[in-house]
Amino acid sequence: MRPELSEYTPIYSGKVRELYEIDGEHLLLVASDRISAYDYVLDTPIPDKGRVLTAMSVFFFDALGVPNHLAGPADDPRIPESVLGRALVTRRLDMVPVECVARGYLTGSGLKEYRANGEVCGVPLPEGLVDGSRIDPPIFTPATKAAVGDHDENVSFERVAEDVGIELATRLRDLTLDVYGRGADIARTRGIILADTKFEFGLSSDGDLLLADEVLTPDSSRYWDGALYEPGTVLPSFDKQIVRDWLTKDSGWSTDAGAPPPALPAEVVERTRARYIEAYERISGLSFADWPGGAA
Ligand SMILES: CCOC(=O)Cn1cc(-c2ncnc(N)c2C#N)cn1
Repeated sequence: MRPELSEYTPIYSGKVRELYEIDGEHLLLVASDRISAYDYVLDTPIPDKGRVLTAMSVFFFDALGVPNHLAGPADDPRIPESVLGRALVTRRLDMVPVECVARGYLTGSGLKEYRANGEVCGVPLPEGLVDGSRIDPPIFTPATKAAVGDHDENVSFERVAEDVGIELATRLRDLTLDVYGRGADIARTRGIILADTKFEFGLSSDGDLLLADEVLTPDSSRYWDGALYEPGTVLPSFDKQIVRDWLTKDSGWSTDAGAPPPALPAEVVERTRARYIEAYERISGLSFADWPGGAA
């Protein structure tokens, strides 16, 4: 008999995920079906998004073999039925307050910084780069975690070293670049570009540095369709472009409307759900039908 979610104490709620305390040593990390676009959490959920992204994290935790915070399998008996498949039991860690970002392609806030001063987080880049240019080798571009609703602030490696010490900062950078590189290689062989990603790490009571949070999901990374890649062309998001295009081209809403986006039509919801499942099945080589939980 599985416990009810109400038996656990909620300790953190993000835009699309929640964290609960199971006991002194263990947490329950829950991914919702909520989707955000243009800094809004949309009213319409994407069925199974939470389960697909949870399955992606588990795939990468297993494939990358990096010491991490997982404390049980996807069907761990401590996981309530209501969130089975979109929740994971994790070890409670002392989280390192750094958003550990790796970039293998120049876009987003990195591109904005580059255009202003030719570097990202203090890392100089070659001249002449454009939106979507490859950054090879990938760079570590950390950020400080913003309050819910704000954007993280990009900071230099030196600032991270001031905050957490040079030894831990160096370990964070090396681990971030190593894990991103290997994850991006796995995805690339399946035709999907992981342009950039954000990791979070925590320290166990034994002082081990463990990979935590979600890993290489479309919510923590930019996923692009490798078949469409050309430097200099703005690449659509593999998972969110269907929603973005409907909102900005078909719904009558606009980002400067000053009002929240409208509800999504069923066809957009279903196509988006299918894109998440496609990304998971292509990258993992596994069938999402085999993943726990879902419609009874
Ligand atoms: C709602 C999802 O959580 C976050 O967004 C960031 N966050 C992670 C923790 C955390 N804290 C202790 N131990 C852990 N294993 C974790 C993890 N993961 C807290 N906030």
